[in-house]
Amino acid sequence: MKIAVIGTGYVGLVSGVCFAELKHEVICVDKELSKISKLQDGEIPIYEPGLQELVLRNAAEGRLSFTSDLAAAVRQSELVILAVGTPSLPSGEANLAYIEQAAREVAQAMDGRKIIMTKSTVPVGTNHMLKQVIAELTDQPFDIVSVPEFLREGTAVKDTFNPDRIVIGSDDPAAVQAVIELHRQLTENIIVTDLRSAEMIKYASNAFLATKISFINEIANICEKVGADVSQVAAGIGYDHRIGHAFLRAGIGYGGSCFPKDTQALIQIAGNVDYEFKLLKSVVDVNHQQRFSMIHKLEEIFGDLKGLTVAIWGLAFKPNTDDVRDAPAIDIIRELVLRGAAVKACDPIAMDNFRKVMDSEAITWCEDGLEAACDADAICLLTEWQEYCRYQLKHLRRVMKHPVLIDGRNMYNQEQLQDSGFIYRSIGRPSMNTVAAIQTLQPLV
Ligand SMILES: NC(=O)c1ccc[n+]([C@@H]2O[C@H](COP(=O)([O-])OP(=O)(O)OC[C@H]3O[C@@H](n4cnc5c(N)ncnc54)[C@H](O)[C@@H]3O)[C@@H](O)[C@H]2O)c1
Ligand SMILES: O=c1ccn([C@@H]2O[C@H](COP(=O)(O)OP(=O)(O)O[C@H]3O[C@H](CO)[C@@H](O)[C@H](O)[C@H]3O)[C@@H](O)[C@H]2O)c(=O)[nH]1
Repeated sequence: MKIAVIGTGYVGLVSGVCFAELKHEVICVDKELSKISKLQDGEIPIYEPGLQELVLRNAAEGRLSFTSDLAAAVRQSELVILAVGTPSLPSGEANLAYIEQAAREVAQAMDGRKIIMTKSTVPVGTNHMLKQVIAELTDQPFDIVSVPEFLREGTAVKDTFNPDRIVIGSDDPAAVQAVIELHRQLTENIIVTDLRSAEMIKYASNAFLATKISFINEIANICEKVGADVSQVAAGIGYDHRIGHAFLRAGIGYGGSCFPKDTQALIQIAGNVDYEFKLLKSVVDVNHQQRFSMIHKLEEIFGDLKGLTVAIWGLAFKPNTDDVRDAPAIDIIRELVLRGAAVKACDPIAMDNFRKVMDSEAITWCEDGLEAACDADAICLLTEWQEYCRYQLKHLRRVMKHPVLIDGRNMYNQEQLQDSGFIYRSIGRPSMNTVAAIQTLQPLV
């Protein structure tokens, strides 16, 4: 099949590569010329393990190409995938300007029957709205199919080639059949629904996963007060197959380009039909507060944070990505700077992106965790990059002003802490938290 993919973000690029790998002829389109020229030179504008190799191979074998000419790409394709961004508006609602504009451009370019497949995450009713927008601009026949995307950043290639399920929402049986054929090699678990249900499945999935995270974070906060250990609790409840182990890692809450925006959007979708989604509102609120638990833990040790130097380990919203969209690090660093602390920040790959979002004289950018820790009063571990777990605390202690580690991702274990002399706090694991007030710290050797 000949396929045009509009938008070369995570979703567009990875699904384009996937269909090329399945021997279809794919042309990826973006309006950002710099992205297209990078891709034409074999450079990948995002960090995603395994992606570059696949792009290079499929491009070399002639099944994958890149262009900024949307009209030409649409004309030569039978299927057009919409994978442009749907970011949040200040109200929390999804901004549909990009997808509407892309749909208009597709309509104006159409020269024959097309299947238009929406992969962007869009509020319920959007595909019906796009249908009207397109129908007003062209007499050519077309079908709209909603195929929401469930990939995770950092494991996007693996997720795309091994999906748990494919959801296909459409009112048109012929288009459904064509899209089933397209995905058949990936999984047999294909669920066909109407358009609105497919749109809702995507939001409900993300909202449910976000709820699991806020739930376990609240359990963690209670564990700290009652002396239980949240990692043992998560393991214990996870063995119940109705609950499962996934998404029960307590920490500083969820971030990224999806959960924060999609939970807000679902609250708005409900609000627009006069339904107050109380549970999801609490999930969002708990998640916001959880980020600041790092600040409270520092305050419990130091009191006032003014004049402290805090090393920040990790800026990306999770490991194996350079994406910093709505990363907890943004709120935490802003709060530290506001309270008069100096920050020494590092991340293996996300530092350049982070500097575009936030720069300040109070932040020193460091090569690695060791450089950030030098002369710092405390380390805050915000992203669970494996390399942050490999430091010998005994050695680290010697370069720091005070040996304090606030582990926002529960990476360190008892063995690593043994005899380290560190004041250690984690999330919901009181038995691991070695507690001391700063006045009791001994001068370092
Ligand atoms: N990032 C993820 O992990 C993920 C996973 C599942 C679903 N989604 C959803 O998929 C959608 C895309 O997200 P993303 O993170 O892949 O995208 P992104 O925001 O990183 O990139 C979107 C791209 O679309 C391009 N674009 C916008 N309008 C265009 C137009 N008219 N013509 C050509 N190109 C245009 C932009 O220049 C940009 O490069 C969103 O709705 C998102 O919620 C994202
Ligand atoms: O037990 C957990 C699991 C995750 N997180 C955090 O949750 C956020 C999201 O993580 P993850 O879901 O792995 O990353 P995303 O790439 O944002 O993927 C989510 O959002 C995508 C966009 O909609 C969906 O396609 C995916 O299915 C969905 O998992 C990150 O900040 C994680 O640190 C936790 O705090 N605890």
